[in-house]
Amino acid sequence: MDKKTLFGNIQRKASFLCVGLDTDLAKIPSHLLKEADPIFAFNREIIDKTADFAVAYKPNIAFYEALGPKGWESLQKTLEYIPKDIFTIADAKRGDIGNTSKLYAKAFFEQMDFDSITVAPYMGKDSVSPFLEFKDKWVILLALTSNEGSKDFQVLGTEGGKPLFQQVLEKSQQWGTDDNLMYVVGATRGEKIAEVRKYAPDHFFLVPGVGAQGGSLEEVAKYGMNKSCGLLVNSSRGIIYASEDKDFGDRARVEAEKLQQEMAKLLEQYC
Ligand SMILES: O=C(O)c1cc(=O)[nH]c(=O)n1[C@@H]1O[C@H](COP(=O)(O)O)[C@@H](O)[C@H]1O
Repeated sequence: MDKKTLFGNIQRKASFLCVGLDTDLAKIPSHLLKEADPIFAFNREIIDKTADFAVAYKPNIAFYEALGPKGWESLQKTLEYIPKDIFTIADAKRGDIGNTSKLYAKAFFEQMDFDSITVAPYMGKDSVSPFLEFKDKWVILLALTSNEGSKDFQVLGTEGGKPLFQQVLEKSQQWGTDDNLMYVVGATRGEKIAEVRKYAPDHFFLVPGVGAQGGSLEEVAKYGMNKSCGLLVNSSRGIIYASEDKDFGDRARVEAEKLQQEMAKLLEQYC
């Protein structure tokens, strides 16, 4: 999916919501456990109930990998079930020496047909570039993440005093364009999002951290939105575990619609 199509979808749905499919056997309603594939049964219901309000889905690969071959099967079925006009993110946080990254890219872009993958930048250009060689596919590079540990390295000064996340943003723009490269910027970073936006004015940001991690959607839009929206805001637990009972699909829909309504207003205000 290209950037123009993604922005078109955002305008059509008045939403920049990404629903995170962090599907955990220990958390899904117990009545689903008797299904042949409980993870897929859960995801199917979540997708059915939230697709009107979502422009992206982000399965976090760890939740599927942890279940072995069955988990990969659930992931594949989930990916195939997601409506084709909705952007898909493999949240795999991969990245290795060039020839290995190439195989990670093949796994997520050819074996599975994800639109994008999250990649860790730590190993540099040859670890990121193989993902960028796939036509119509996106790399979503970790820049300034939402977690506490983001302070350990990402904000430290490098040569010339630039914080590491700034180096990541500036350097990586020599490898990809705003039509195949996005950045992860945590919603919990508040005003810092404005600083990140300064270094990457045209790129899309994947912004996790609203909902369960407490980030503010209003602040994200205020500091991060650009003329093509430029934001995919993810919520996982806040939507998919709004209820741990039989009404989980309906409750997920309510939470997704709430976010979409807020997003519609923010799009009018800032985009
Ligand atoms: O790359 C990510 O998606 C990610 C980056 C980041 O900085 N923080 C972060 O929480 N995430 C992911 O975003 C999701 C957040 O989930 P909730 O906190 O439940 O909404 C999880 O799948 C995390 O792995």
